[in-house]
Amino acid sequence: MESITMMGSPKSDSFLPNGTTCIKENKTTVGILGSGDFAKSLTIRLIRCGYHVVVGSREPKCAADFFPHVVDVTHHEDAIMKANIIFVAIHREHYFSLWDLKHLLTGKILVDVSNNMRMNQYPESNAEYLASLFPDCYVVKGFNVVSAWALQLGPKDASSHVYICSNNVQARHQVIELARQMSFIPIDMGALSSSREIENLPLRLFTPWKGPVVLSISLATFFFAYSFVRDVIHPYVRYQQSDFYKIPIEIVNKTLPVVAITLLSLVYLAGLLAAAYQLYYGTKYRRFPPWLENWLQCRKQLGLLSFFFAVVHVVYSMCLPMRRSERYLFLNMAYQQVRANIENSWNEEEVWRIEMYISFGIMSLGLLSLLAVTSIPSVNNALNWREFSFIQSTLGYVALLISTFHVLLYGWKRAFEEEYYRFYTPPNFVLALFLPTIVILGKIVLLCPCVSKKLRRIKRGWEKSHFKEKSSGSAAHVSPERVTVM
Ligand SMILES: NC(=O)C1=CN([C@@H]2O[C@H](COP(=O)(O)OP(=O)(O)OC[C@H]3O[C@@H](n4cnc5c(N)ncnc54)[C@H](OP(=O)(O)O)[C@@H]3O)[C@@H](O)[C@H]2O)C=CC1
Ligand SMILES: [Fe+3]
Repeated sequence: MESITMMGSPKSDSFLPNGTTCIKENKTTVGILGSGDFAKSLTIRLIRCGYHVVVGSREPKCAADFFPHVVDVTHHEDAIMKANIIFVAIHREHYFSLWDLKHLLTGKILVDVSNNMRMNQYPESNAEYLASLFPDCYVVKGFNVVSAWALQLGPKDASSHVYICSNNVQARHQVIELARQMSFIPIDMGALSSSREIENLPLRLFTPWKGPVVLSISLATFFFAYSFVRDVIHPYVRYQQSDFYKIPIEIVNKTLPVVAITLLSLVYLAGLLAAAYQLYYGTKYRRFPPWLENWLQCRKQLGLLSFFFAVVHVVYSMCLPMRRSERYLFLNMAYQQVRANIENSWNEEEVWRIEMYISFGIMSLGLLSLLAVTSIPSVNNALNWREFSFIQSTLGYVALLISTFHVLLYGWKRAFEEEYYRFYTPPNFVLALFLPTIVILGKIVLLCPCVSKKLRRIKRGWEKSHFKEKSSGSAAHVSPERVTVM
């Protein structure tokens, strides 16, 4: 690890506090048990923020070479006695080695920074295990989401969140304050029972993205296979026409917009179903079924994936004229025109259709970009609820509508008149229109005065059934986002 090489040099003044912003007058002593990568990086961060650090090691003489000279590197016993807040920077498997120091640790704040190799590796979290070993200490979980490398970089790079929890409120607040002094953004996670969740955080691998990514890949595979069979295999079998050259660009570029518009429709379909559910039960205080709840929660990811497919589709489309096949087809067409003695092949209807088609495509990409930008947390935070809902909901529907027209104009006539009847199977673009049409019709129904009035009353929570549900004890709080974004 790079942090080791940086730390591996002998004592040097470069480790001395270099910031002027967080230097403290009265130096508080913070203890660290262990002298590994994390301990070294943590030490640098602490001394830069004006703390005095005492490191407890099994071999202090050897360990001292790797720490700045202002750091007191000593035995575990000595380090524990000198500090009140002690970071346990050793792996869980070695916690037991501190057992003999139990009497010295009484009343101290032990900060558990450990991580595991796998999610839910042990029956109890590391912090809970530490607390069970030392019941007379105040165990606080925290800082495990920060890597040793990030600790060394300091706050210049980007302030990171640290999640902190403990059963002792005072101890928790002291560590939260310490995190703040170190230029982290502390998040109070309450009691120590949250430690399992905090320990699982660094082990997550794009968890909220899994479902949407799997769905996108499945949709892309399906539409690609469908187009391939319809546009390449079928003509080959039927007319011995070799269109295999279409695979890398044309077939891919037919797949991309269909996936993009289907994903965008799915974003809004979830909101429509949620509204239908609330209308049906006449209340917003009833939990959505788990599948709908999960679907609602991954709308952001679905929207961003839709944006991704749309952008790639635009790049592919812009590169279409570069192809050699396009040039040959163009020359052949020109030659046939000459042979047919057609001087002017201008087709007013065709020209208008393509102009509108491209214009709608650009507009929908613009709107999708706006939706994507406003989903960035810092931009999102700068908007109030109404502004956010206007962009994500109203403009989102406009984007869906314009994209639907874009797809419709593409396939208009050509697909219906030629391809559809030629192969007796709907081309990709007809399948692409299925979900957006349902969503747009659903939205129109919701905009009907009688339906929207009822929905507004439900959203305000003043429907009669709300009281019925509450008194029967089955009420469940529904976050406003779920009912508003549609
Ligand atoms: N490295 C990182 O980026 C991060 C690490 N963490 C957590 O920080 C903790 C330390 O990690 P890291 O510094 O990388 O690990 P290292 O292996 O680099 O260091 C662990 C330290 O524990 C001590 N130790 C080793 N064996 C024993 C033993 N048998 N008994 C007692 N002490 C022992 C050693 O210190 P000595 O020889 O001085 O006693 C050693 O330096 C872990 O719990 C890890 O999950 C959390 C977030 C990020
Ligand atoms: Fe397109």
